[in-house]
Amino acid sequence: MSTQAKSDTAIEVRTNDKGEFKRPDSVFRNWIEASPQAEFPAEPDRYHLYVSLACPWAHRTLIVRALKGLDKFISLSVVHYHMVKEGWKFASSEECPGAIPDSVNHANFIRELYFKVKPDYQGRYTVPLLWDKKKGTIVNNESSEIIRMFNSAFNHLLPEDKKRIDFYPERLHQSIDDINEWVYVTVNNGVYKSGFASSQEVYENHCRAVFQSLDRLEAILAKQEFLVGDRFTEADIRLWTTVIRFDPVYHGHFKCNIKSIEKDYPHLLRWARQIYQIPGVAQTVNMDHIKRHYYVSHLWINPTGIYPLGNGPDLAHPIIKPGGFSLTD
Ligand SMILES: N[C@@H](CCC(=O)N[C@@H](CS)C(=O)NCC(=O)O)C(=O)O
Repeated sequence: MSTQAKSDTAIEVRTNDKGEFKRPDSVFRNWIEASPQAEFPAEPDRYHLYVSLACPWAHRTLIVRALKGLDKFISLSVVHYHMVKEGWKFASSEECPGAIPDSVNHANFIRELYFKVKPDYQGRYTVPLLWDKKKGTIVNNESSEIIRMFNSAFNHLLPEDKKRIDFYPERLHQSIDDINEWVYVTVNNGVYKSGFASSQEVYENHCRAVFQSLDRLEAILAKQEFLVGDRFTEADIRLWTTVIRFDPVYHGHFKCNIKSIEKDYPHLLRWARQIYQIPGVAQTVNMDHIKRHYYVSHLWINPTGIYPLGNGPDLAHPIIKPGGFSLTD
């Protein structure tokens, strides 16, 4: 694998005339439902998930797929970590360890899937992407919705222990939605708004907001085990994929360097380790794809394409769990 990216493969990110990065809304918003009469009914071996192991949004879907035991029902493709000017590309595992080629559509690039479904598609060619093999179309390309479907739509196909895992329990909807909202704006997307800013003032404003929210999250986790009390929920999953990328990538590459998770946020660190150590989660983490993707693909930020050696905190470090915790009530 080449460590030195070629500048002619650089993709450019668009900022507006104020130097601000605006993330476009996802376009495909259909739902898989339990009912056999639904337009997209939950059936075994019908759906295929396209992800990048580098991408924090796609990573959410991989975690829920793993913890709900949906890997048996929903097949997977993993793109090359390097996003080139045509967008995400597929690769063999020899070319890029960890990659899984497109066994469904045999595409070379993710964008081919978008054009197959919508020949006049004008948006970004993003992952995650959930594909219906029966209808030959895209179900959904919005991670926050894909994890909601994975959380409940397939329950009738699952064994009792997996069926009972609920990352979005009804009684906690409001608390989860409230946290998700500010965490998305200031942390999940906040690191991108800092890192992609092309004006000093825009960068500083977003970067400060990132740390205000991390301080707020640290205070929450100083008092309780998870973001919503002692229950591990969707809110934790959504934040976690950003937190584990923070020290190795966002701290340097996106210049979010006022503090680090490892040195300055002991409660976030404890929480991050606890989630990493849930059986099935560690296997969804590929730090090589994560580091290389950002540092090698965003050459307008890092023109040499050199990526750093450090992987951030050791997430496998044993934590003291007074009595442990369960994924279910
Ligand atoms: N709102 C989307 C965002 C997905 C997204 O932006 N994915 C990035 C990778 S981290 C991507 O595929 N970008 C490709 C591009 O913008 O060209 C979600 O949560 O699923």
